[in-house]
Amino acid sequence: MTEEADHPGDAWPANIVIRVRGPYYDVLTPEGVLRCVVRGALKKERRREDLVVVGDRVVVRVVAPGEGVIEAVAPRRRALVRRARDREAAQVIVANLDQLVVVMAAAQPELSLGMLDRFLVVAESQDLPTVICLNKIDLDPAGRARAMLAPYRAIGYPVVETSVASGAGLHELWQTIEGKLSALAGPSGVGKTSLVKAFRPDLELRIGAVSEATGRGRHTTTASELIQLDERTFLVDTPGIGVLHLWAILPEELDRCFREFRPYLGACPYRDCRHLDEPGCAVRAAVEAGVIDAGRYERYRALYQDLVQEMERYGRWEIERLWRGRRAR
Ligand SMILES: Nc1nc2c(ncn2[C@@H]2O[C@H](COP(=O)(O)OP(=O)(O)OP(=O)(O)O)[C@@H](O)[C@H]2O)c(=O)[nH]1
Ligand SMILES: [Zn+2]
Repeated sequence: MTEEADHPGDAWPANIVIRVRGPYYDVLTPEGVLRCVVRGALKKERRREDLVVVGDRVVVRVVAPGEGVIEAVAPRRRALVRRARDREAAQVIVANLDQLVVVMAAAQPELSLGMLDRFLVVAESQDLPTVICLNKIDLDPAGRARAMLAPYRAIGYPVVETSVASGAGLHELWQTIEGKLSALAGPSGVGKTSLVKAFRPDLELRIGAVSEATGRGRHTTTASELIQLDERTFLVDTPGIGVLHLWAILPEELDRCFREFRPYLGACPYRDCRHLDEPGCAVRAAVEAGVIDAGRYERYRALYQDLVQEMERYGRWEIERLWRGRRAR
């Protein structure tokens, strides 16, 4: 996430880009949806990929019934940004995202904390507030999965337990997302589509719809559509958000992405401590003292090795170049 500007508050345009289809942008305005193109001069100011994305707040001029021109794009309060390694530069996936909702199932499929941690790492790397939704609790009467999430609650991740089957927790989940633009992520089969349908039974759902907006190679999928739940509440599907190599996270950035490590990061004797086998490591001491969850720490180690392998495969220079590209924007 990048904070490009403070929330403009009342000055924030009400019009929001809800769909991107080739050169056309569907903009939700108080008067309805307008199919818009982008003013020519704007195209010169921005890179094509980042010109306008879903979630952008825009100023439009109506040119014909149902048709408009996007005249200006409000500064992005936050943007989910991908710096995929096979791309020229970082890419904005969705603008003005408020939070990530990671959906995991209590069973069918089995709760995988390794998978959950990958989603959380991506979210933390972008400073994106995150809520964990544990769905299908009807399949877990003994509360085994719920207990597995105790360490996550302890480090401040809100956990909402839901069952689309019984209706349990749906009201609480609604309160978490109401009035916000949330990205919905999670492994296949956990019930993401079912949750959306629970809130909007009338919707013809095409969650997972993505566009090859830039048409350049693999992994070019930006979000193409917001799902509108009510006037102020939107969801967006962000495909591949749990796939770490799409985000070009450096191994030495990983410790910050485990939020419970942060209080200890300055306290290791080695300034570049990776918290693996270095003597006197403050993070490991906290694990041994039972303050940091041992399972989370083990998964940190495994993910660290994954990132090192990634870096060897792609080369550090390449990743750093992506960073520079991003700063240059
Ligand atoms: N028992 C139970 N089954 C559920 C619940 N929520 C969803 N399901 C079922 O789980 C299966 C998968 O649900 P989907 O909503 O398609 O899951 P998804 O996360 O959208 O999956 P992808 O589209 O592959 O990403 C379906 O058969 C649902 O009926 C629940 O709370 N309890
Ligand atoms: Zn350390």
